[in-house]
Amino acid sequence: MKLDSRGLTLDLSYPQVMGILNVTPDSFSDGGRFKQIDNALRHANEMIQAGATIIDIGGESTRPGAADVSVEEELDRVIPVAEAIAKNFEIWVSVDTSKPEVMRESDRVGVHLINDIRALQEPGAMDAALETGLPVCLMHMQGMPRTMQHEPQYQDVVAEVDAFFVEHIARCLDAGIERSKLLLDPGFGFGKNLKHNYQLLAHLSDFHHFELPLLVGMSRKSMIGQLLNVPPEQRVVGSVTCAVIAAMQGAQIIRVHDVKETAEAMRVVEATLSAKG
Ligand SMILES: Nc1nc2[nH]c(SCC(=O)O)nc2c(=O)[nH]1
Repeated sequence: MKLDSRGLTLDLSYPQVMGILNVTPDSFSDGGRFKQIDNALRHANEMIQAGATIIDIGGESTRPGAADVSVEEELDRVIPVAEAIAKNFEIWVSVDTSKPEVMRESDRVGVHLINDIRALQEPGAMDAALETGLPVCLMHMQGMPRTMQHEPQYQDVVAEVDAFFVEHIARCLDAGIERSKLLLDPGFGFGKNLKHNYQLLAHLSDFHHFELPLLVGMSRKSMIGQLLNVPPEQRVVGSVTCAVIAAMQGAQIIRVHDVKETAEAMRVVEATLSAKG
């Protein structure tokens, strides 16, 4: 399996590491220190040297209770950084946004992938994504960031996430987006309690029936913090463990803060999976 964008090809026959670049003042684990372009470029370069093949730029903190970000503010945070990275590095750049304006501007400055935690459900997002022609990651979320962690309920979380993918893949195809441009993500921590998150992780391979790339993001999240009772910056071992469990089940893109550690673990996963024959 592979993914193409702007003349770049991502080989998905082995797990790819997506490095997180938060450009938000309140991002929960970077503390907003990466607001300036120079810091962002330095951090992006560190992650690329450490083995990241995609840099995911996010201008909206999705922590429960985080303030909404205006279109202007998100554009100001994201676009200069995305443009600088796309210009300075031969690397996949994704933008973590739900706003059509940010999608369009991202495309204009050379971004390769739209990563939308709201799966193109915001007004105008589907049209914008279609017009850019960029690959799009559709992530499952129950509710909205502000309220999603208030007692999330499911009859069967795996079945309900699967049904969500069926519904939103169909929406994208109906809108004219080619199926080969879609990626799927179960949205760990987005309207899920601890049990739901680990049911999704344990059954991750069930989603391969769509024959679309699976992107997962568990890095430093509460599904690790609630088990280990440590703050985000002390969740590296838990995060890498989640990455290995996902990649051993064939997840193709792993979205992480700790790129070096994860990239090393993916080498071990790769060696093991290829030894399986
Ligand atoms: N596709 C995708 N995008 C994301 N953006 C965030 S922001 C919250 C955090 O990094 O803790 N999480 C995810 C995720 O899990 N999947």
